[in-house]
Amino acid sequence: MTTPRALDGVTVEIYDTTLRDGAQQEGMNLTVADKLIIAPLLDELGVGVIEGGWPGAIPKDTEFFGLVDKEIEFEHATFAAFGSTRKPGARAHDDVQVRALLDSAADVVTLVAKSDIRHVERALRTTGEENLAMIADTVAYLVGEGRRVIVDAEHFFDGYRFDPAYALSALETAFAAGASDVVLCDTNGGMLPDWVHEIVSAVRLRSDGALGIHAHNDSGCAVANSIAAVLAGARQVQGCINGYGERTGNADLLTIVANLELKLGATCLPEGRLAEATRIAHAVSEVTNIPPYGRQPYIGASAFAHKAGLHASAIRVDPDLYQHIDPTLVGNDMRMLVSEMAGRASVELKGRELGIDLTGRPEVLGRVVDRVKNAEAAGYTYDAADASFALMLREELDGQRPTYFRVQSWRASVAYSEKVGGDGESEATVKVHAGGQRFVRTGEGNGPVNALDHALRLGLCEVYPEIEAFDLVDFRVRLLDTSHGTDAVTRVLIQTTDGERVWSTVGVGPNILEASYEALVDALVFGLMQAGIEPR
Ligand SMILES: CC(=O)SCCNC(=O)CCNC(=O)[C@H](O)C(C)(C)COP(=O)(O)OP(=O)(O)OC[C@H]1O[C@@H](n2cnc3c(N)ncnc32)[C@H](O)[C@@H]1OP(=O)(O)O
Ligand SMILES: CC(=O)C(=O)O
Repeated sequence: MTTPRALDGVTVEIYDTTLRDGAQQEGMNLTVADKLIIAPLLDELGVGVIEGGWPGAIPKDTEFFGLVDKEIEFEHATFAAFGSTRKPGARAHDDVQVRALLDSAADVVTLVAKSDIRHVERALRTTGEENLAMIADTVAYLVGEGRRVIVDAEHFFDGYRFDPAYALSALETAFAAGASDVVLCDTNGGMLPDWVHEIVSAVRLRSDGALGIHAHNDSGCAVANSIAAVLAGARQVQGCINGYGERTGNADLLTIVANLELKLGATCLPEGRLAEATRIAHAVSEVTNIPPYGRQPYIGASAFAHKAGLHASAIRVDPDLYQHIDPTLVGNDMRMLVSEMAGRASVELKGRELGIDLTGRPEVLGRVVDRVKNAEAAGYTYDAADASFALMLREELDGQRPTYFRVQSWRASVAYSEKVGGDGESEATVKVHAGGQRFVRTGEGNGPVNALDHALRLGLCEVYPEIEAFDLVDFRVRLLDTSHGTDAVTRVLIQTTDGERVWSTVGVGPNILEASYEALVDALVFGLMQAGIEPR
């Protein structure tokens, strides 16, 4: 028998504001084309409403609303245009910004309205009565034009704590004018879950209208506050993919959805869509050009990555002993990290991940654990360099590391001269044996490491043309102070791709060149091995 959950049988409407409030994040600047890529991803995820922007205020948003209807067929989501109530002392009918919301042709219009009397008097510079008239007039006008109108009650929680009667009058006015939902906004993001729960519960006692929650993360509680609001009766949640948004961000929509569905039993997305969460969040990151946050709950690359040896030994018995959910439910994977904190269980599980069965090989496991611990003490790091670890494992497995080539010697130098174009000022020469021949090749580059990489490839591509597809995509250097500054060593981490897969290798040495050489050689060997190439 399963234990009943607090939200079993409850449906929560998911309202995505990535394209509007998410775009208010510092450094984010979405083009119309970006929005046209992100919107279908949100629809694929199965959100109920996509807020596309503020037509009439931002020219790109006006253009986006003009295009979105023509270019994309949405399966699930309806579109919302965001804007504000009319100006004080005018009529909604005559307000150009309100007209732009109608012109956007969006089925839903979301109006930001003031509900904190201090904002009414000091920011709007009008009276409480006039603000209520602005809400009533604008909502009724848009409803009369056939739109579903959602009211985002800005600063509702702060306003309620200061003057509950006024905050409630704004909410009641919106419902009376025909708003389908009033969304209680923690605009300044300073609320705590207990406060949110208490206020939403109090509002519920006063109103039967549909409530929503829109939380910002300034107190680090946006997700918790959104969940508290739903537990107290809110039935719409607004938020952004990857928690994008102004200042510290909006509530991270996918964390909320995963918690509501998997922990509390609510229905937020169509059946099976939560399993697309990781893929879609990462696809949105590609468009925003903001690298995914590895430690993001549920969907981050590290969300189910285990480093401690003791965790691995329990996971070997049952993965659920060290994870709060099955990662596949959100489209993520469990990963084992091997490092100085590893034990034999970690190596065995990592081997399995790499397709190497180490059951019944305790001597190999013991050797690898010792080697990793000693290497990490000398500066290596394997949790960031899976490919170097895989090669080490193969070496310990009766010398299974393939010998594709042998470097007899290499040297690299930097020449200082006036730039005259070409590849660069640095030069490297390698003497390498491969395919039964000896090559001596010189490469140029914009630095000695780049020149060394070119020289190695020049020689090896003649025997292994597959190497031409390998690209170095990331190169990180760190000086390690292993003995209080007297004998610093250099660690280099390299990421390489063949266009499909990415692999990471590590090198350590007394200088950047030696460290880079080691990481470069591992990258080439691993790339060839992974492609199933036999030594020639
Ligand atoms: C909490 C939120 O995040 S709400 C979303 C906020 N998003 C944005 O502001 C992005 C888009 N904004 C814009 O492009 C511009 O600020 C515009 C077009 C909306 C307004 O620009 P401007 O006309 O130059 O006015 P400005 O930005 O200086 O001031 C905003 C005006 O709106 C008024 N206003 C603020 N909230 C509301 C409201 N809920 N209802 C009606 N009017 C409002 C302000 O009192 C001010 O009026 P004033 O011009 O008479 O002083
Ligand atoms: C409406 C909105 O974005 C806010 O109050 O934060």
